[in-house]
Amino acid sequence: MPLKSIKPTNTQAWKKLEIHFNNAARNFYLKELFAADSERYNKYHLKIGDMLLDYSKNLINEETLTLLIELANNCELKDAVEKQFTGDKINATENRAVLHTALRNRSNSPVIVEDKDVMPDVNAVLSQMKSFSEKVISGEWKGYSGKAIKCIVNIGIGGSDLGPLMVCEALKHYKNHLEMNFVSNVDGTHIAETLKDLDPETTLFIIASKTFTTQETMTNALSARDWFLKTAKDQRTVAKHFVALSTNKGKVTEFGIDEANMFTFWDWVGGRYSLWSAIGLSICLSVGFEHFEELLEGAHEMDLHFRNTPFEKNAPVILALLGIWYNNFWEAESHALLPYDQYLHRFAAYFQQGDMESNGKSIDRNGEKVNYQTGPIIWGEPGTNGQHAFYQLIHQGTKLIPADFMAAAQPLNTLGDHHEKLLSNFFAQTEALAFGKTEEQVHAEFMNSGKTEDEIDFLTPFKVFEGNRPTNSILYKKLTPKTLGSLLAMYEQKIFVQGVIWNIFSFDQWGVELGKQLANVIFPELKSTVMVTSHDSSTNGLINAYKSFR
Ligand SMILES: O=P(O)(O)OC[C@H]1O[C@](O)(CO)[C@@H](O)[C@@H]1O
Repeated sequence: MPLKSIKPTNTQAWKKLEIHFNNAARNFYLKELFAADSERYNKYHLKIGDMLLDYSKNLINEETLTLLIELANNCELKDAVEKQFTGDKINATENRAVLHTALRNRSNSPVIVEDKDVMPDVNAVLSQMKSFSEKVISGEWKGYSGKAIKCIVNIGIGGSDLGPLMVCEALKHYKNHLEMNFVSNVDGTHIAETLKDLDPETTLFIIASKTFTTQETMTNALSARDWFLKTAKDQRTVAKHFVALSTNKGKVTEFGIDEANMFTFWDWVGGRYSLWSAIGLSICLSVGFEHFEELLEGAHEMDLHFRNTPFEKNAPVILALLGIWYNNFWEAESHALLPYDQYLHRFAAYFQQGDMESNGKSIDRNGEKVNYQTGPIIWGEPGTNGQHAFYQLIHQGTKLIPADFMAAAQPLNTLGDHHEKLLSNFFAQTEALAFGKTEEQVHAEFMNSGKTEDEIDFLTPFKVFEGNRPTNSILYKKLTPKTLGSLLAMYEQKIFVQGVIWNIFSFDQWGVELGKQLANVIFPELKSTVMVTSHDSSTNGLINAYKSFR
């Protein structure tokens, strides 16, 4: 049974939330909420394994949370969660199940899709990944000239790039000697710059594409093969230097990749949820299969927490409901992801696809245009870099920007007092955002400054911080593969919950099609010298200007 269509704005809970917002919450002041309740932190934080989520610095009280949970119930979230885990075809516009959870189902309990348990196939590909990555890492796998592989180039885009790239960066501390490269952009610069210093004899290409038809990936794969064959000459050597991660066996063999070197996955794995599948091969190569397994383990633990924990104590549900609170009632337009962990420097970029490709939709599950806001704009950079770039706007701008701060308690690189300095910023920022600085505090700071009263009066308004900016803090013990797996699964499931409540389909991505279609029309036009007249005046003008510049 597909997911039911329930218009969230028609639910009792939504109406109550509107009243609660207008009558009470819009005047919530974090300073007062904390002053009124010394137990606020104790009430509003959760521990899941080695991870702590503090959501006390949000513009909520008990009534808000009760109503948000009522909203989840009104939207039949529990039923949707079960449907996700048990292989219902919840991706209705593509008639597919959504089972990235099966890829990390370490309990190995059967997961049935169309009367078939998918776990034996999942496990078979995992052992293929284990055996291949071990051979490459140990040097047993040789290139065509008998040398061991030194460099890996993952060619893919979107989910076939962002996930493995983000995880390889996040787990750099655990990496081995293999040099990892990721090529995604069809801009020739990307592959040209990557191949510049590589040796074809010791380079292994991973062509990662669920469909094996994506223009960017196929173009880069062909250029990589040409570059390789320029040295290797013999077509048969391709088998030792090119492997494919895909669901499309026909296209893989057509490209010239040996079926034995293909790592398969299935249509029930969405591109942006695929790092847990064969798409994770570059992760196995970079950090070893055991660490990849730990990543799966962490994600599985979060899946169990998500599936089995009451909503009041359920981290992905809480994060999702808070997001809905700001998006739909406070009219926040964006959400910032701010890791105080340099290893997570691609985290926000990864969840830009994860969140915005999933929930950037305006047609509901009934095929009707929504009249409420859906997915927010996701953005972010690692702290403390962001502090010296865009935090000014978060602190004193006119927009409400809910933000998630994340950090490790134990650093992976112990270097002087770097970590204490980093974490002092992590703690200070959410404190500053929540509680701000009053006029009185500013005045007190001017005491004995030597400034005149006029100067002080002039400067004061610029130095006041209103505060009341909501944040979540996620503090984990240490960035291990397992913790990373849990963190990623927590955000994935948050996105799922929001999609259920917004009554949209989170697992298709029709919005990326039109641009692709039009590019296919324009591509041949760029090859001819004839001026174009078939588009609107702007597009014609731009294409013709391009031709005249050439
Ligand atoms: O793995 P493929 O099929 O090359 O697709 C790459 C990406 O393209 C999209 O289909 C659209 O951007 C993504 O969902 C996907 O991750």
